[in-house]
Amino acid sequence: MTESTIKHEIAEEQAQVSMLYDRLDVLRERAAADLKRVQGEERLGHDQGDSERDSFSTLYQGRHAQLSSVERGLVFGRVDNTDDTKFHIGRIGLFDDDYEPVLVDWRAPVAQSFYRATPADPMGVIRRRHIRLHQRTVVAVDDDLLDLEALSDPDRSTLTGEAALLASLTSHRTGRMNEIVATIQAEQDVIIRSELPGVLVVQGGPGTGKTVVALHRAAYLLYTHREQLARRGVLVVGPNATFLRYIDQVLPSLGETDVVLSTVGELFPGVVGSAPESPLAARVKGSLEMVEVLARAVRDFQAVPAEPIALKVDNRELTLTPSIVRRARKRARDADEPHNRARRFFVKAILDALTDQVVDELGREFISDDDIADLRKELREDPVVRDLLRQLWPELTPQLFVTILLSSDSRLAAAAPDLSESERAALVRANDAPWTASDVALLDEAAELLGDLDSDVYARKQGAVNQAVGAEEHLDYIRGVIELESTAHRIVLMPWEVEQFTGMLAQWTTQTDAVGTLAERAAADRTWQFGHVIVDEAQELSAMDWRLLMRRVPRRSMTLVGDIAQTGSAAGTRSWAEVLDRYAPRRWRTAELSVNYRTPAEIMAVAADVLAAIDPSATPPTSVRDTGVKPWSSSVPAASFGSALVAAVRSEQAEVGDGRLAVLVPSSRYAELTSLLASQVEGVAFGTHPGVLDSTIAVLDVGQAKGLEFDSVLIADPSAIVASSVRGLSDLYVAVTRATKRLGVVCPGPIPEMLTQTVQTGGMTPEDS
Ligand SMILES: Nc1ncnc2c1ncn2[C@@H]1O[C@H](COP(=O)(O)OP(=O)(O)OP(=O)(O)O)[C@@H](O)[C@H]1O
Repeated sequence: MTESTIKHEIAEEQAQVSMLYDRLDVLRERAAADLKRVQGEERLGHDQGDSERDSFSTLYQGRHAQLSSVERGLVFGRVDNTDDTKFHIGRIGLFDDDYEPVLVDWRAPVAQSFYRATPADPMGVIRRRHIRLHQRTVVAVDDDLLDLEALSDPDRSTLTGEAALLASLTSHRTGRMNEIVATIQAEQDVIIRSELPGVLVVQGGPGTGKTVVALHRAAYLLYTHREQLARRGVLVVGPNATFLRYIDQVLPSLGETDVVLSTVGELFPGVVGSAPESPLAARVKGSLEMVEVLARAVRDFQAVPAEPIALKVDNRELTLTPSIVRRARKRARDADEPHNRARRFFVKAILDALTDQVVDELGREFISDDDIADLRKELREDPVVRDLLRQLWPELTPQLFVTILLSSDSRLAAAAPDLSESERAALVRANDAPWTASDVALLDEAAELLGDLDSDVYARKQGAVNQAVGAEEHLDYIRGVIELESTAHRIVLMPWEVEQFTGMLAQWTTQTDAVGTLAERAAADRTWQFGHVIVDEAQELSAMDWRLLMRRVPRRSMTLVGDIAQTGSAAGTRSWAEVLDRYAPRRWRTAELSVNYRTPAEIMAVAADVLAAIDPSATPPTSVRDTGVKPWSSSVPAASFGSALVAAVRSEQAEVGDGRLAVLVPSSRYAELTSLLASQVEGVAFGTHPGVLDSTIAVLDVGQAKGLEFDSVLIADPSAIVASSVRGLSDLYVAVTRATKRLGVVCPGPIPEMLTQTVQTGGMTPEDS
């Protein structure tokens, strides 16, 4: 393309882009004015008027926020079709005042050809144009020619290649994941737009875009199935808090906010399970054997005394024999309800037996039914009886139950006879120990076995009464809104607002006592059932984690993304079929991503050797680019390892300039190496520190680096990384594949065999060589 043609094309696109931004400004001003107007209206002091005002305020606020979130890169492409039609594609859809579309939303069905058309199957597209903007100015246009025959001669000279994708891949990392709407690739688009029902497993090697595709899928599903999903929400589960911070801008930048982001350790309301624990404890707690262990432990709380218990109630001598208690326990267990809910049958049977004793003592013929009822009440309220009932069949919260179980050798021995001594020993801990991620699935299982406390049931009943009253008020409210609509004085809805408005009305009618956003309500409710669940790094979930997660999505509408070769957790998943044949038989499908967009070919060659050591039959993904920069490694005597590492960090920092550097260290040497680097190098942040993504140098163990990426990665002591965990080779594979540009390895002693494709620099860093 000649320079003058480029100028001409850019000028043409600029005119279109400016028109679209002008339109955006107009709509934004309108939304702001509408918002101001409703907020300025006086509160009417009655429910109907005020809730109407509030819901319009929410509508305009949402609209304004959405219009503001799309400022960056509003429009990014153009499609020219063989039938002479063309359209621009952007982050949202825009219409002119005559409701003619001027910009097509990337999620709309018609936009599919922008992502999927290929020269082999052009889908009626002649040319796909990528438009690159700096703020509101067009800086480049890159064209893909898809149907050469259909393109008229003068247009041929205006074509360019895949510069948009490469420009995006080679830019400096910012510490946060970016959306990729402008450059979604065909194999990714098929996954993003896959149908909603059933379980979709996306298997793909490192850097193939699993995370970013999963997030775009969430945005696509919310756009396409808004009615269905807006009410129940979408849950995205990620491996750790740092990772959630890394991705948390992607969905808002796509205009979506009704998504709950959570680690597995946060899936039980009120608990944050993030304390470290041994791989053995994680493996034991994560195995399905715990289902039986917990069930047995609950039954062990339903006690029968060895000897008769003498009670003195109101100066009367009563006796609770083991057989009375055993019968009461059988009665309660036969009710087949969770422990706390079954307790009332136990209590009733014991009170019946004690009442009978008193009645027999007084002489049955002298006592009326009313007297018997009073007697029962007295017994029920007597502190001695209450205390005894508490001991024999205590009310238990999941937290209390798990705490008692894990801090008691004897309870564990009774409940888990099939575990070995060392496995049981790995579980025991102090009763004030902080929660770990694998405790959370135990708490959830316990909640199922225990059921609600009486106080929870009472609160729920109360809530239902309030809701019924509210529902009536809201029916009135909707009638009012519809009346207002028909007089058309105050409410003007644009076509694209209708769906949002309908969804909102539905929410108002069903959640009359709603407090907080959907995300807040869903996160606070253990029994919340999500419309769709996305799990990233899904290979890390244990069998018990899967059990918990499946309770949150009974419809089994899920997207699971992961890579079995990267499984680091001792309790992690080894096979998708093993998990899904159990929970979603015949309702799951797989898709594969095969191209690595992160790691250049030079680094991927090293990773391929590590992968071969894990699984000789596995195929590594193909890198989409090379950089000409070879990964390097240096072997130094153990005594000078610290100083060599510090020197390497400094030299890599100089190489990446404004970019991000990660130093990945073995978890067994984490404390030692973090304190060394903190004292010797400026600007480092560590592990779980919230600022770690914003620092220029992050020092992490491999678990903490899961899912993240950096311009340069320095691996410290790879042999210790391999030795630190049962899945040590997988950890090394994860470590090697975090880099977008440069990889260096510093070894105390010889360089491990599978890293010999690196350029060995002796005791020196590349700077010295
Ligand atoms: N179509 C695309 N256009 C631009 N960038 C892309 C595209 N697909 C993926 N990327 C980029 O490639 C990098 C890797 O993507 P992502 O983190 O989603 O991969 P992943 O498969 O989850 O990796 P891992 O399993 O190693 O954590 C990210 O920087 C992402 O933005």
